[in-house]
Amino acid sequence: MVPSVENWAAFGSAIGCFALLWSSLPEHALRDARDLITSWSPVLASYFNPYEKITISEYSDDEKFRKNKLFDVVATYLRSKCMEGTGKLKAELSNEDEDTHLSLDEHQEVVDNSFHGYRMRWYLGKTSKYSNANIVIGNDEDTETRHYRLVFHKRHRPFVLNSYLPDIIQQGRELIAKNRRRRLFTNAERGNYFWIHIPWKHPATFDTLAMDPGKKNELIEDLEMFQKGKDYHSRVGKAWKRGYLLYGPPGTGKSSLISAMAHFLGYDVYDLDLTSVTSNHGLRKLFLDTAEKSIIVIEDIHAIEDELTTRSKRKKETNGDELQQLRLRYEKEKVTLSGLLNLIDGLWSSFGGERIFVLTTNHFDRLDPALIRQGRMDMHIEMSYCRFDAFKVFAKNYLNIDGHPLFVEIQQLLDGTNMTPAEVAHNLMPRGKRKRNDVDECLERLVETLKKPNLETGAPRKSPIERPTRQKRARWGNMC
Ligand SMILES: Nc1ncnc2c1ncn2[C@@H]1O[C@H](COP(=O)(O)OP(=O)(O)OP(=O)(O)O)[C@@H](O)[C@H]1O
Repeated sequence: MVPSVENWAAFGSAIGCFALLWSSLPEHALRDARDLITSWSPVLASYFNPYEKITISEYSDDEKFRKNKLFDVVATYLRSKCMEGTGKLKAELSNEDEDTHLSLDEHQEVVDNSFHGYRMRWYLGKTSKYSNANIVIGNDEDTETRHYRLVFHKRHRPFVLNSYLPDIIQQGRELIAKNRRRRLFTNAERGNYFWIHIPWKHPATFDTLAMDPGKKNELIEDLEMFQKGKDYHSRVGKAWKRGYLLYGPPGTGKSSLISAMAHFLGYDVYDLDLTSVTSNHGLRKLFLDTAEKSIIVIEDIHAIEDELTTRSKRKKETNGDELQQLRLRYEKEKVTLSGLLNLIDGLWSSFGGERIFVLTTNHFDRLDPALIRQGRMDMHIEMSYCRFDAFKVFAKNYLNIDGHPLFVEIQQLLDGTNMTPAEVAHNLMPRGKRKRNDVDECLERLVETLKKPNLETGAPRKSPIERPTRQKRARWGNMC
């Protein structure tokens, strides 16, 4: 219905009367009327507007320089889920993994439909970082900050607060952990002990690892159980940690396995150089400084153990004179095997959750029983010479083949020979520029090498795999 001229005239005169009345009000009445309207306006607005908003700013409100972690979590979630159908995207090269990342461009909206048909509208906006500040230093770019705004219908409020937000935060966090570039830490000392790190670039994963398939699957399942075991560990009152002892000759893939574990779990690796730590106190500090979701590695534990045992023997041999007392005091400060074990398994082992210890050795038989007693290292993993199953992984990865007429001969040779995976890998690498017949050439070279005596020892490749003897197994219990 079109309003008539009379209606418009009546409406105009009503407005005129209201304006006249308003201007004739005394100052205090004007103020009261203004306050009344201001206090009622949100109520009126919310009555007529069925939507609610949640804003997630890029920077914390209290500390303008501290990034709000939730902003990145939401950005990561949205990047993974709902970029389809969005008109304007932004591309950038990530510092973390140097991959191109697409994200929502400013002032763009995206709808997340992935939760049982609920329509969750996200908008990326920009505001001034110093909107409340009096003095602004720097150019405009520096002073602007972004925010995500979630818009949803009022009736979906319980769903958003109780299900949607917690769920997307968890998904976003998991994605960040998965995509995060792993770091390799090593300990250093300058008056005090601390960790320094570089990006973890070891490329070995479980796919590239040549290892008995049964053992590999068992380990993967064990790692999966560990990762999901937070509730289990707190229920049974155990520190959330796990210990693996990797043993086997050099070049059988112990370091490669650690890399595969780190990639699989998404953990950082702390490579502890125990020889440069001179006190139990320092060792404790280093352990306490490691982050959750990490693998703490102590390589060649047999050598370190020899050193620690010698130190403690020296300690016992000292007699009472003053010089000896001084030495004793000094020695007391030093790292001891029991100090180390206490951190792995004793009172101090609960210094933080979700940590994995990996000890490696080329000489299982030289380890102190205290170090490998039942329950201390949860799994003992033998990294052995290359057998046919492991060779097939190399053939696939290095030569991209699943079969070849030489496979039968190679299987026989590998079964009767002790060649390390490192040597097999070395032989399967194409040499020179020639590309044709690389496969034949590599396999023939491998066969030739397998028939030759061991390069290092000169002995025919027949020696038995280094295994603990039966007596030693009995001494260590049925751990292996
Ligand atoms: N099981 C394996 N699977 C895949 N590659 C392997 C394996 N074992 C060895 N290699 C190859 O040999 C190289 C050396 O192996 P790695 O350093 O993992 O052995 P290691 O047992 O840790 O040796 P060390 O005891 O001397 O430290 C690796 O870079 C990899 O190319």
